[in-house]
Amino acid sequence: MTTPVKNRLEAAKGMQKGRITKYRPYPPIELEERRWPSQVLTTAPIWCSVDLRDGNQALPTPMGVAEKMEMFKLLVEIGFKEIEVGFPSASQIEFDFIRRLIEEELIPEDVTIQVLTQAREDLIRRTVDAVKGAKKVILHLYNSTSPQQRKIVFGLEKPEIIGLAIRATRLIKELAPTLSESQVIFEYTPESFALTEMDFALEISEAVIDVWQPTPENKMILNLPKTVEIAMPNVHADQIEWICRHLRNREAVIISLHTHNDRGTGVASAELGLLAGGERIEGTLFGNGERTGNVDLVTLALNMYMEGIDPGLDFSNLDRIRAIHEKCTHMEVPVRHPYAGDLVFTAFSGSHQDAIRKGMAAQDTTPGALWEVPYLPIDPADLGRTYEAIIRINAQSGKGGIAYVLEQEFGLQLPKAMHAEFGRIIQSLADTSGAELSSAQIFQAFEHEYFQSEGPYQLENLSIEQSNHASDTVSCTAQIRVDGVVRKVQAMGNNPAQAFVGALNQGDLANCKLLSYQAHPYTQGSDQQATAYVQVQTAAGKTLFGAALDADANGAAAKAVICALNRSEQIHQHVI
Ligand SMILES: CC(=O)SCCNC(=O)CCNC(=O)[C@H](O)C(C)(C)COP(=O)(O)OP(=O)(O)OC[C@H]1O[C@@H](n2cnc3c(N)ncnc32)[C@H](O)[C@@H]1OP(=O)(O)O
Ligand SMILES: CC(C)C(=O)C(=O)O
Repeated sequence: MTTPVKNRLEAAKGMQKGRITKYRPYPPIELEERRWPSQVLTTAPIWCSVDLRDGNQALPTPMGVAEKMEMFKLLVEIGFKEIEVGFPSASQIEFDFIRRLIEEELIPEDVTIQVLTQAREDLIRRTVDAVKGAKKVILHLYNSTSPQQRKIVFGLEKPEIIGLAIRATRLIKELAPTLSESQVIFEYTPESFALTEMDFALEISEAVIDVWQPTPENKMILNLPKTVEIAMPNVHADQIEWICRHLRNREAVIISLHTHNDRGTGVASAELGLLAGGERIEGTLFGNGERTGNVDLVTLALNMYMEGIDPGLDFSNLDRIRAIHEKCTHMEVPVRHPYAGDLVFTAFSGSHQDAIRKGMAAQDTTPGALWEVPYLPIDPADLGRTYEAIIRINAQSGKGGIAYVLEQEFGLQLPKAMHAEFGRIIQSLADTSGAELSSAQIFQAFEHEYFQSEGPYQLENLSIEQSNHASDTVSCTAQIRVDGVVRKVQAMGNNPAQAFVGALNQGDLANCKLLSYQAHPYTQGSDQQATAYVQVQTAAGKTLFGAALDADANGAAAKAVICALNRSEQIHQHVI
């Protein structure tokens, strides 16, 4: 670190307080009756991925040729038709990669590659050399135009900066015909546009346009970047609308946006910029790029999709896209990153889980039916993400979410009234562990509490048959062991559970009341079984559930009653 920089950093002592003089607000753009606030997006813009250039130049270890190749293929698969493949004059890797793309004919017919160059003769010539043989190419020229950069970086006045841009454009225009096999499109970026005075940004852009002479049939691209994000998204929209309103020959120019994310509003700036007249967007997957990154094209495209606009980009397998991105860039997508983060389709809290569970159950599954699940603005399945991870359990979770996990992952359909009882058991487990509980842990807790419950009651033998007298009645004969003594009991009932409870009561073994009974088939691998749930009121007035698994519904019903009785004998302060 140089001494002046070091001294300055050492002198800096935290944030200024009170009247802030170190920074100033961005002056508002004078724009009468701005129109963008009442515009509505109805179509997707032209997308241009700059992952292989702006994204790549920001990586601690830039991608090698193999990684760039893998990323290029991914971008093509997703559906990008314009891809900035590099900065050919920057390094041999950049140059070689572009040559391989062209020489090995790896660029699909409908994809246009784009290359970036500074306004310097040697770099422009090298850039043109790099793309010889490409069928369609965007030659992208940039120079910074902001007062700060004019003064600090170039030490040049406005006319000299315009001269720099004009000379470079002339050179590109002169060299373009040497790309005889290529359709050449020209792009000019007044870099740091958002920090440039609007009248100067207009002046230099028009000077470049005058040299290139685009037509409505043969447009050039004017890219207006928010190179560094210094103001709110509405200011950016004003800037874009201002330029669109004032630009001569507007119909011969495609207005492109290129927002960065320094204030965390790169996506918002791009969205408002589109309302204001932007027609094309440059950005990267998951917002990789300089400092806080470029605008995230995944978010931008899926935001549109969520509002019913086909983005023309396919993120149906977002996990795979993310994995390739992470492999090539060595960057991680944070767990809360929109659409792609590990946790973005997961609810831990009780009320969210409850609403999601109900929403999922009520969701119309007809293809194309309106998506209406609370707390899930988009169907995770559209992005190839599974439902399994939607509800995860910790101490903030509720009974609905717990029941959802048991049903979705283990096929157990607990009666609604039972959710609260088992919910309390899990709540207490989560409180004790202080951590998230896996679905396997929840299932184990259920098995332990119900299927494996032990106590004084044991079923030795059971026979339940349809009654000869009435079709809706069953007759139950059972042998029960209570505290080591075996008793044979018998009774009739409307269902197996009721007949079994009747038999126990007649034998004076329980004196309980059956409040509810429910059963469903239960499949484990190739094994077909049945699960039953009963709610019982004991002689002592306790109300509680029992559940059991058995080869058939009759056995499951009787065992569920036994389970409830055994549980009533245990001390379950948190349950009963
Ligand atoms: C906002 C953006 O993302 S812009 C894209 C930025 N990307 C990159 O820079 C990645 C690739 N860059 C590189 O590999 C190198 O910087 C190169 C090959 C382009 C140039 O390398 P070098 O000439 O060795 O060094 P360097 O970048 O420091 O050059 C700075 C010089 O270029 C000038 N310069 C900077 N940008 C431009 C421009 N767009 N047009 C013309 N000149 C420029 C500076 O004023 C400075 O001039 P000076 O030497 O007279 O002071
Ligand atoms: C070169 C330009 C487009 C750029 O990367 C920026 O302004 O951020």
